[in-house]
Amino acid sequence: MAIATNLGFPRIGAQRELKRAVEKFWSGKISEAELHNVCRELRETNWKRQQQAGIAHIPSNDFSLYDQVLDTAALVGAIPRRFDWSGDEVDLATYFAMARGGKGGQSVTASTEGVAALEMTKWFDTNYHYLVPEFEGDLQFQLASRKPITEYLEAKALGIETRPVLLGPVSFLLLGKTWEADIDPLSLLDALLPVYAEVLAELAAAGAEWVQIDEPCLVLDLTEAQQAAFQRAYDRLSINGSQLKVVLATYFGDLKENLSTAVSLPVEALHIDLVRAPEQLEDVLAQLPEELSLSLGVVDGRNIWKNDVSRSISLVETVVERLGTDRVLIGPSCSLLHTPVDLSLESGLDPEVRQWLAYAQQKLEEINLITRAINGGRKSVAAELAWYDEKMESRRKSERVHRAEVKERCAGVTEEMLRRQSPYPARQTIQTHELQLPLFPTTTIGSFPQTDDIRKARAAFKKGELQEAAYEEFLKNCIASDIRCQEEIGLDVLVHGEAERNDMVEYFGEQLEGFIATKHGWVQSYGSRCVKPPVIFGDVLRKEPMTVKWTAYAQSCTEKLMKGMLTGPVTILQWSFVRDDQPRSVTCQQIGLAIRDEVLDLEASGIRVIQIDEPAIREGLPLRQADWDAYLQWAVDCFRLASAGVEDETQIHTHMCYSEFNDIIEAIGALDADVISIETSRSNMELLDAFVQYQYPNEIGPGVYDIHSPRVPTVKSIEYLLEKALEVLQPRQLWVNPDCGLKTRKWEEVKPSLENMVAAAQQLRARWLSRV
Ligand SMILES: Nc1nc2c(c(=O)[nH]1)N[C@@H](CNc1ccc(C(=O)N[C@@H](CCC(=O)N[C@@H](CCC(=O)N[C@@H](CCC(=O)O)C(=O)O)C(=O)O)C(=O)O)cc1)CN2
Ligand code: MET
Ligand SMILES: [Zn+2]
Repeated sequence: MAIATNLGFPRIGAQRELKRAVEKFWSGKISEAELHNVCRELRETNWKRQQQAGIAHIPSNDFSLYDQVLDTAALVGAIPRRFDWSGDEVDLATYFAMARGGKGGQSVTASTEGVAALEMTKWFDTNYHYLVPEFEGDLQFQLASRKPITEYLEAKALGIETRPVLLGPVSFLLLGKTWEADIDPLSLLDALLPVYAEVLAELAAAGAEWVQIDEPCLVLDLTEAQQAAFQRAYDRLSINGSQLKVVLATYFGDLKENLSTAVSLPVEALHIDLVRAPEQLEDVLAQLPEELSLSLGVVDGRNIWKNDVSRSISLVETVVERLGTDRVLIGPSCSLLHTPVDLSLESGLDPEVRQWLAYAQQKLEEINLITRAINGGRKSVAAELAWYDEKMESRRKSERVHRAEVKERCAGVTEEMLRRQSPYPARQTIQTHELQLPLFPTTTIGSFPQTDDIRKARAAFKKGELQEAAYEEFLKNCIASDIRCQEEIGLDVLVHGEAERNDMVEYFGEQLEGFIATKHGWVQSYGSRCVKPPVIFGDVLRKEPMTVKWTAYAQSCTEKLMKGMLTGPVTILQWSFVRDDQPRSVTCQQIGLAIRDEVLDLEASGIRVIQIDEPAIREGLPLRQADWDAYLQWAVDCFRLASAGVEDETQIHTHMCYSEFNDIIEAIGALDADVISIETSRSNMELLDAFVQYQYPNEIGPGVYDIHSPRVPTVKSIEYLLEKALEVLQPRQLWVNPDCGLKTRKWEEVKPSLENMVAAAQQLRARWLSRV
């Protein structure tokens, strides 16, 4: 019999119960015991959902209070010295301090009180962020948390047999960083393995039959030494032998040249992602040893589309013909962490689009259906199959999905449309003259604090409790007051503050045709923070201007330059649920055209500086380097399509944050934005090196203070960073701005910080004016 499996369920809860509970705990409103109760209830609900949906291999230890990589660091005692850990079981205060900095579980933020949090970075090519484990020189791994065992037993006590999930030892090390850049984290493998062996032994003793060990790094480009580390790790672990059966889970891509390593590991089953990389199936089947079972990831764990169940069944049938049913497991491509919880909550959604969607709960039902079809024959599920087939057909044929006018316009995109009228040096001369900006112009990245008042007003408006006119009046007041504040501070290029936006991507998704916004489509972004990606279901069309009203109003409030604020096509694509029936590049080009129209409308309304944010351009990089060039080519073209339609006089800005720029610096140059603002303050301007080596010719605003911290930067610290930047940049190249938008900060922090920033720019001007 084929086995219905799941690799992980979203932990935030259908109503974001986890977010609410954790934030209440941080602010001291509930106790640790109350927090644990909420978590226990969430786990129970999730396990029961899966049991009722007929999943045989139900994951446990997929729950996390903050992040599963942090949980793994806690599990093996990888706790940096600065957290002053006692060496016993990791307590909640230490755990949250590692996540958020400071000491203790109360409301502390990175680098405010005492110690800095672990660094946070993107989980592969997703919009989920994990905490980067730190391996210090004298680190002694030890079992420091019993979470996998406790949660396994917790489920067992409810009468539910689960398959505990662990992040594998090799991926764990590869995702972390060592105390010195040239120390290979894999040199710690031998010290780490005994702790894993201990966990496995304890799970076996507790009665677990299966465990799932995730090794997503097996889909990356690996060196021979890294491949060998997998061999060593799993040989060692099985020597420490227990009766446990291990399913080794890979996801997010193709095993390619790591396949021979993966199939040679002494495990019971191998999980492969057949949504992202269906083409690997033949090779896997050809190399699969007889003793290995295969877990087929056929239901998309990264997206919200209903599965083409008939097609999935056909695919599984071809595998069953070769392996028989007993060696087959059926599941999602990866953990369902990246999908929202339950579509049945979405009562208000457009019914045509809604019938094409599946959230995590519905995906469980799909896995169950495919498994029943395999075990009992298609006939046994004929009615259900017909229902799915009908939905597939409706999506394929829908006129809302396929729009001739959009396809025609895309076909008409020319090389010329991707090019500004004049090359940058000529534009710079014109813009200097037109815009009359001072040396070292000051600006901000776009958003000002999203206060409780703003969130409440928007919630009331969406619920229908606040009339549209009143809501607009409220937003105009926010804009006017943000502008007064910026004038008082003395900034040179102002912004309207983005008060009308819930999120920089969702906001555009709400307005473009071909997108729908959901009410309950929340997914975890990091810790307690969630995002609600809009769904791109069809060809994208801008029906009317999206931001012009607000920006023009903002410009009417001031004599100073007002910077229009847009999100770029690649970032909109990257942070949405994207249609899976055409290449991402095609969808991105359609968005590029929509943003191009918006840019031109802003320009026509008198806006002379326009910023097009692309923070997600690097995260979109394919996991395999061989695929980078193709991606960068279309990504850059889409940005240029969006931005290049303007006159030379109009200054185009872009913005990127939390990125390493070194390996994509040429592509950044190719964007040909007149000005780019980047996050650099935490790296002490080191990120600028890439720009210098590449001799980046356009203007740059390297962030001069960290917006993730509530700390107010001193004038001196900002001057120091700017002088540092001037060691490598031409004075005329340098802009002065924070690292990123200010929406997560409070006004009490923002105002003095920006005042200091402006003061630093003035000091600098006084020193440098005579020299340029
Ligand atoms: N899409 C996206 N991805 C991104 C980023 C980003 O900005 N956007 N930045 C990076 C990640 N950083 C992030 C930073 C902050 C948040 C964040 O603060 N999220 C908010 C939700 C933001 C939002 O959409 N807010 C909505 C809805 C807010 C809400 O929860 N409203 C209440 C009701 C309002 C009230 O009465 O207070 C509710 O629904 O219950 C709004 O403002 O309208 C949260 O988790 O709380 C998320 C990601 C990378 N990926
Ligand atoms: C994650 S990048 C954010 C850019 C946006 N304009 C803001 O200021 O919030
Ligand atoms: Zn940013």
